[in-house]
Formats: sequence, structure tokens, C-alpha cells
Amino acid sequence: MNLTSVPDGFAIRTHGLTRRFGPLTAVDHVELQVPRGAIFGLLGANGAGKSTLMKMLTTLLRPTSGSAEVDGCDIVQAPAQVRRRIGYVPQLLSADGTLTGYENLRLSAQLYALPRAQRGARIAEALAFMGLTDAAHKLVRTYSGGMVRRLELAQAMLHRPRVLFLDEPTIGLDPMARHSVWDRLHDLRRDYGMTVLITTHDMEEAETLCEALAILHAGRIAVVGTPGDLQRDIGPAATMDDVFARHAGGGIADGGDFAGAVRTRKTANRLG
Ligand SMILES: Nc1ncnc2c1ncn2[C@@H]1O[C@H](COP(=O)(O)OP(=O)(O)OP(=O)(O)O)[C@@H](O)[C@H]1O
Repeated sequence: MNLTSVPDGFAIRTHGLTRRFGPLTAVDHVELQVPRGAIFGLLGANGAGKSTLMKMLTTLLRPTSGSAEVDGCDIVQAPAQVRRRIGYVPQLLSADGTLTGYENLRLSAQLYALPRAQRGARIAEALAFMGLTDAAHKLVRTYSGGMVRRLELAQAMLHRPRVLFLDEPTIGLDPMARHSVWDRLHDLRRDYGMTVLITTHDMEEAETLCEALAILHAGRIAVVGTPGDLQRDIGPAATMDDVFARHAGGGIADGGDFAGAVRTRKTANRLG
């Protein structure tokens, strides 16, 4: 993927995007351009600013300064238009375990104000797309972690968003479940032309799923490129771990911080 000349333009553009929490600058003058139709990864050590950046782009958090457009709409001037164009799957569990998959999707259809006449067909299509038709009327708390993630993706795609935001989409999943989520994301891009922005700590996910990556370090973009180019820039035998260690401040070597580890386990437990 050529990141500088993009025929269809950019699905996401930020200009000096900054967010402060008191004295801390969590996202610091970020300039990011995500080509339309890309699966784009945001990497960085715990606390680098990935979630804060994603929350601003999904209009959940106002920038302190700077600006950004998502599918051509300004996140501060036109947040409602941005929300209509995006799907968002947060890091923590968002599906309701006490409802069936079908009921969760019906709630999302109402939330997105899909026309009543279209709801049944869209829900059936999303269930089939995510391989959940047979499990549609089972309680979500009986689903495996991979099924829950696929249900959350089904909820996020129901209104056919132009841009999908996924905060650590495969955290806590076993390798098979991870691959099935990756397959569905490739299908979403191929069949609906969606742009997908993910955050991840998983170097295999970064290399296999993402066509392009940005590594954040202390709120700033340290580097942007394709996984292949970033590895080649370091050396012929370089791995994604080497790329991460070079640009992210060595976060992978010490395994992240305690808060991050606790949260990962909690999420994994909740996903079952
Ligand atoms: N609501 C908040 N109030 C104060 N500080 C915050 C808030 N949200 C995030 N931060 C701080 O901003 C910095 C960036 O946090 P953020 O969650 O964006 O990082 P991250 O890269 O997503 O980390 P992780 O990989 O652990 O999810 C951290 O130092 C964090 O403690």
C-alpha cells in the first residue's frame, strides 16, 4: 500500500490533534492519514495514547486542540455526522450477556435508528456474515470469546459504517478465534469497502492483519509505514518486535505495566 498517493483519498485525517488531561499530554499534535479501505493499526506501549486518540476520532472525547475529519466530517464541528458514519467496538465487553445475540442486534438496530422495514434483513445478514446464525437465539453469556467479538462486530456493522474503530479487537482470544475475527475484518473491507482502524499490542496481528501501521510513543506518532517497510528499514532479518522496540520506547520487553496486565486479564475473563 502506497501511503502517500491514495486514489480514493483518506478516511481519517488529523491535524495537530492534541488531548491533555491536566498536566499530562496524552495525545500530542498527532498528524495521521488513514487511506480509505485500509486496515490500519495503531500500536504503542501502555499509556502511549492509542485509546485517547481513538476516543477523539469516535467523538467520545473532545480534543484540547487541533482537528480531525472522519469520512470527510469534522469531529468537533459535525460530531453527529461522524457518529452516523462510524462503528466502534470498545476494549471492554459491549454486548449484553443476559440477552441473545439476536436481541443485542435488535437493540443496536434501534440505537442506530435503522428503518423498521430494513431491520430484520440487516440483522439476518449481519448474523450470517459473522457466522452466528445458528447461535442467534442463545444467550450471549453462553458464547465463546470469539463469538462475542464477532457479535460485537455484527452490532458495529449493522448500519454499514464507512469507518470501523476497534480497540484491541482480539485481546484475550485464542489463536483460532483471533483468526476468525481477522477473516471477518478482511471480508468487511472486501465486501463493504470499510476502512478499519484498530489498536493492538499483538505483533502478529499488526503484521498479518494491518496493511499500514502508526506507532505512538508518549502521545506522538513515532513512525508510520507498512509492516514490511518498517521491518526492512531496521534490517533484513528484523521482526515486528524489533520495529516496536525501536519506535515504541521498549514497551514490549518489559511486558507493559501492571494496570495494563490487570485490564487484559479482566477483559479475557469477561470474554470467557
Ligand atoms: N480520563 C483520563 N483522565 C486522566 N488521564 C487519562 C485519562 N484517560 C487516559 N489518561 C492517561 O492518558 C495516557 C494515555 O492513555 P491511553 O489509554 O490513551 O493509552 P493507550 O495507549 O490506549 O494505553 P493501553 O495500551 O494501556 O490501552 C495515559 O497516561 C493515561 O493514564
